Amino acid sequence: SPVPQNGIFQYINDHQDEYVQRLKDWVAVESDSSDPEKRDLVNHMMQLTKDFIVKLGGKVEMVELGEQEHPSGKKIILPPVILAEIGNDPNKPTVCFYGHVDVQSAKKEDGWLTEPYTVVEKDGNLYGRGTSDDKGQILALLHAVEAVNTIGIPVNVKFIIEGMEEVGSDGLDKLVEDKKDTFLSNVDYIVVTDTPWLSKKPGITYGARGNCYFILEVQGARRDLHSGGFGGTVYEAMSDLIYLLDTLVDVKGHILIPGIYDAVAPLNEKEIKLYKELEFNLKDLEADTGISKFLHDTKEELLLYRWRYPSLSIHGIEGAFSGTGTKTVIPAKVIGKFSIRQVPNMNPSVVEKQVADYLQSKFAERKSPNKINVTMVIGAKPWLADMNEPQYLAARKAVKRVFNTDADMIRAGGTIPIAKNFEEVLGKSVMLLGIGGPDDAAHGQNEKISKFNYIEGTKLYAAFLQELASI
Ligand SMILES: NCC(=O)N[C@@H](Cc1c[nH]cn1)C(=O)O
Ligand SMILES: [Zn+2]
Ligand SMILES: [Zn+2]
Repeated sequence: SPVPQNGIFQYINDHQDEYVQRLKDWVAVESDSSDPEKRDLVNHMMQLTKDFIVKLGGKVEMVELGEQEHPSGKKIILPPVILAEIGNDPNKPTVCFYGHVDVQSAKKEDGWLTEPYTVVEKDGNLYGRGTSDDKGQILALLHAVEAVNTIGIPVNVKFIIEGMEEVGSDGLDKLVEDKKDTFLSNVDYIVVTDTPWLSKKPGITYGARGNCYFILEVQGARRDLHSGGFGGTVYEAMSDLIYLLDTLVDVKGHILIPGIYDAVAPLNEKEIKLYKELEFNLKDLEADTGISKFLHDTKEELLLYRWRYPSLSIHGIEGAFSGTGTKTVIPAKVIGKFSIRQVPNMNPSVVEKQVADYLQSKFAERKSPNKINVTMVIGAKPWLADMNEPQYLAARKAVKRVFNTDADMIRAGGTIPIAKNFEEVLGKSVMLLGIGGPDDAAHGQNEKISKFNYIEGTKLYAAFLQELASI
């Protein structure tokens, strides 16, 4: 039913149960984009999202992107991307929101306390895969649009919602390029709804690191071997791989690949001053993660290394024996996975060559007869914006209105693969306005969003739409 402008927050409060139920329905769909076997579920998730936007009165197009070459070599159809709009008044500004409804993988046996795809409400939190990254944030936005629309939408709203973000947004860069003179031609602002805050205080994000993801294959024998029969007589693929992975980064997190820091933008005093003013406590991070000592001792240093220096992480080894028990095998082929988060002004194609050259030279030094193959499967660019653009002002006003505090202006250590493309192709201001909490455990076990963030975050998006109309 129609409500007056100052009643929108009340409208949101009154619909909380419905919002939680919808999050339960969405989380129940195991839309893991990394697994080709789950592709139908990602497609189903796209359909659910479309249906809801249609219910809100939106005009929706599902754009097919063609095929994806999966790192396994398999060819699979990419999920469609949703392009949608609500409102089309040439006298109003147009904001385009971007987010995703695919998720990272999750299994109960990874160490979840509850079933990952069943939302469980406990102690003011909603637990489940995707509650924070990013289904909960997308739903908060859609519910905000629904609430605001009860008195008329104050700005034109567009949406780009995809199902491949967690694996590098395959095909989306081409879509943005293709649509720049049509669907995206009248967009004034781009807002990404997919980030956590730095603390309990709301944060507005003006930068994100890029990511170059590598697959390093080592092929030894034609088949797995008995370690009794062959141990001591063969060059083992697993030993080669562990040796190579160990040449990448030292114990202090310093990347050992020559030239990797060459392009990193120099640090200036202003930046450190900005970081000093942020609300962030190492003790909270220790309590949340169970880590007793970080690589850096002060808040400023930790943020510098999270946001504006590159980092290298080793993620896993495919093909290695990893089950329970004591299998005595020499794996024939193993695949190491690692990625380098990049910062301005690093360039993925330069990083790709630096990594490949370095690994080939280290392997040559080792004189193993095994074969290696290095492939970069994701090359997402870093992004950094001007936080004084008008939409940032609207977001600050919205934060003040909803939370009665000033927003922290923050950067993200993670990656929004498409963020830099939006800026480069459209030449428009990009902002990340997320509502995740600092301890939501995105990508990890027991991911959650607090009910406070979910509901007050809905109000934040509603207030932002109104503030944007008046700047
Ligand atoms: N919520 C943003 C996010 O988690 N993005 C992923 C994107 C990515 C980068 N490389 C592979 N996927 C992230 O890990 O930062
Ligand atoms: Zn995300
Ligand atoms: Zn994610």
